[in-house]
Amino acid sequence: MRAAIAGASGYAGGELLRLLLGHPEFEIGALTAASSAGSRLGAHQPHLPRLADRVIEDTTAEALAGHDVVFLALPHGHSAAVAAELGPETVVVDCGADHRLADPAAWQEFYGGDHAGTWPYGLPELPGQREILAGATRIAVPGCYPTSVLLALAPAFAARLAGPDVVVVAASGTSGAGKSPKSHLLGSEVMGSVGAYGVGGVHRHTPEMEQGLSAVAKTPVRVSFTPTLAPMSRGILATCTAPAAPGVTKESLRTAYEVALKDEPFVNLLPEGVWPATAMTYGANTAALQVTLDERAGRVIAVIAIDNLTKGTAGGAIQSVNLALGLPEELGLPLTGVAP
Ligand SMILES: NC(=O)C1=CN([C@@H]2O[C@H](COP(=O)(O)OP(=O)(O)OC[C@H]3O[C@@H](n4cnc5c(N)ncnc54)[C@H](OP(=O)(O)O)[C@@H]3O)[C@@H](O)[C@H]2O)C=CC1
Ligand SMILES: CC(=O)N[C@@H](CCC(=O)OP(=O)(O)O)C(=O)O
Repeated sequence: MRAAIAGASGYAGGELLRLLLGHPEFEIGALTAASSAGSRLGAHQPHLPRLADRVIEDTTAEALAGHDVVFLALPHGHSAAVAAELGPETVVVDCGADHRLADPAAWQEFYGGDHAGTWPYGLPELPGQREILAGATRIAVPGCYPTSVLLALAPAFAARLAGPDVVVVAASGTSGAGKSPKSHLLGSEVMGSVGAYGVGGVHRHTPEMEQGLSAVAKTPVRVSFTPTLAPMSRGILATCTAPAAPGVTKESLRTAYEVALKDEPFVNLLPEGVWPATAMTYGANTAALQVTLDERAGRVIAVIAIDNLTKGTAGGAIQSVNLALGLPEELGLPLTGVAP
């Protein structure tokens, strides 16, 4: 299979290429971007020496034509026009937000502009989603924060152990914001400090979390989400809480998660008493998850760590593509992290 990567000079593009180089079914075709077109990949992704001499092209339909799979790792709003020029025989994977939301009003409120449409959502661990992704030719890769929150709370909502008022506080590494220069990402702003941003129900991942959790719960779920920026390059640690349903105990909660996750290759329910840390998932397509009941507050507490660029973007994208193409879901994806 030949795969093209649009946005090859960016963080998501670089992680897609790192993983595809280790995938036995893929060869790497066109590499495209915008301002870096005409330069060699080695100038932008020096950690990928096997591709260092490849020349980046402009992102055009001609450059992306003739591939089995096209990964779009472009800024929001740029995917729909490119995808429209690619035929239905090509599997098109949008790592951006353009095709994640089903509700045009939510798109309008949080992103603005015209809604591009809705594609099958690339989170195979959600109930029924593997069947939807099998044979799909268009895939919307979830946002990195929604990936963490949906993985953390879906088992509780599927088992009806949690109520619909969710609170999430999550820390992300700076690569979540992409590679283009931004003053709040300067080393002098980020090093030695953790700060909140997007506070007060305004972060654009909020409706995506509500969409996914409401579908699992089969009732509307509200999410109050506060992101924070942490002085690390990769990783998300999300603490997700929801009211415990009447009668829930620590034991019933643990059992529900064990049952829900026993066959999940990438979601690791940690041994009791071990709490997730981002380092556990560095460079791996895994999630490290722990759950308990706060008996005093009557709330389910799920804490999850992922690598935002791996399970949170590129690894999750390839996992969904494996399913779409009828390949083993785990093919080419790292199941183990790096420690210490
Ligand atoms: N970083 C993360 O953790 C996650 C990112 N995503 C999504 O993945 C997408 C890419 O993000 P990320 O890699 O972080 O961003 P970067 O800023 O690191 O990279 C953006 C890439 O898009 C290219 N590009 C920019 N504008 C255009 C354009 N008009 N036409 C064609 N190419 C263009 C850039 O090329 P050039 O360098 O030549 O300008 C670059 O290759 C975004 O939609 C993001 O939301 C999703 C989940 C997590
Ligand atoms: C640290 C940081 O800035 N993170 C980004 C989210 C990155 C991501 O997954 O989002 P999209 O694919 O939806 O862009 C943010 O909060 O906007």
